[in-house]
Amino acid sequence: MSSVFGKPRAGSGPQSAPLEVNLAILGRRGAGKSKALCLTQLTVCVVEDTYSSEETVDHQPVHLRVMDTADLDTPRNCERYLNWAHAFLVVYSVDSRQSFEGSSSYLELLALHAKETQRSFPALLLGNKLDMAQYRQVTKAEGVALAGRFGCLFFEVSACLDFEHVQHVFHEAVREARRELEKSPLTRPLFISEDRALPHQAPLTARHGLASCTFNTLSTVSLKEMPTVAQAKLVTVKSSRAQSKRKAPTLTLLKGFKIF
Ligand SMILES: Nc1nc2c(ncn2[C@@H]2O[C@H](COP(=O)(O)OP(=O)(O)OP(=O)(O)O)[C@@H](O)[C@H]2O)c(=O)[nH]1
Repeated sequence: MSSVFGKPRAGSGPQSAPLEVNLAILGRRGAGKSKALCLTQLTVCVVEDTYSSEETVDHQPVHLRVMDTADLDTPRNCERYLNWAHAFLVVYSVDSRQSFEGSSSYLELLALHAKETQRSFPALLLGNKLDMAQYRQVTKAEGVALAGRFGCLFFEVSACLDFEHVQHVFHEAVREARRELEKSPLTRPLFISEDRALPHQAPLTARHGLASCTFNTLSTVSLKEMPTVAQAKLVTVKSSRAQSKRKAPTLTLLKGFKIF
């Protein structure tokens, strides 16, 4: 018997595969999503804006995949992460009220999605740029209140300065996802690719009137299983976001790996 995240579990020997956790990072642009990614030592850009990292959480191996989303001002093409993630990290910047308001839209979107699918999806609210506290536009109490409204964990961090705290947040996200997976294991998460029509999806906006979320019509996408890391390394990054990030000094990866 071995333990998974500190809990003894029958039938899982030392050879058991690491827990697979998909985490989507949401938030308005400039909130520091990519910076937070960088500092958690996510090492390989697997495909487009999805990164992969082997983590150890509570002495147990975890294969963590993180999608660094790139919405402009409001949630867009939400299905691609709603259908994929086990947990969500909603990031705002403490020196930007706009980004805080944006994070509230994301939490509303997640609440709608949970209602619609009758599942709960762990979300963590992260106030970033704590080192800019002298320019605060959002108080800690407001962050706590928003997180309380949606029943999610709340943290304030500086992605720039506090690597360990950011890593702690990611590990908390893994723990939350693990709890949810233990309650109701999902089938393997799906990955949206761009080649075939997806017949059964109707826009969530239409059903809920969420004007702020522009959904992909999905006329040219299909759901596929997420590629394994080994396969995915062969995928050429075509995303403008990942490529533009190559120019950003903040995305110099810490372990000597490159985005490719
Ligand atoms: N002072 C400070 N700056 C930060 C911090 N995190 C990120 N930044 C800066 O904020 C800017 C935006 O950071 P990104 O990580 O690109 O933000 P993003 O949310 O990924 O933004 P988009 O790529 O536009 O979606 C960059 O100049 C970062 O260096 C932080 O903790 N403190």
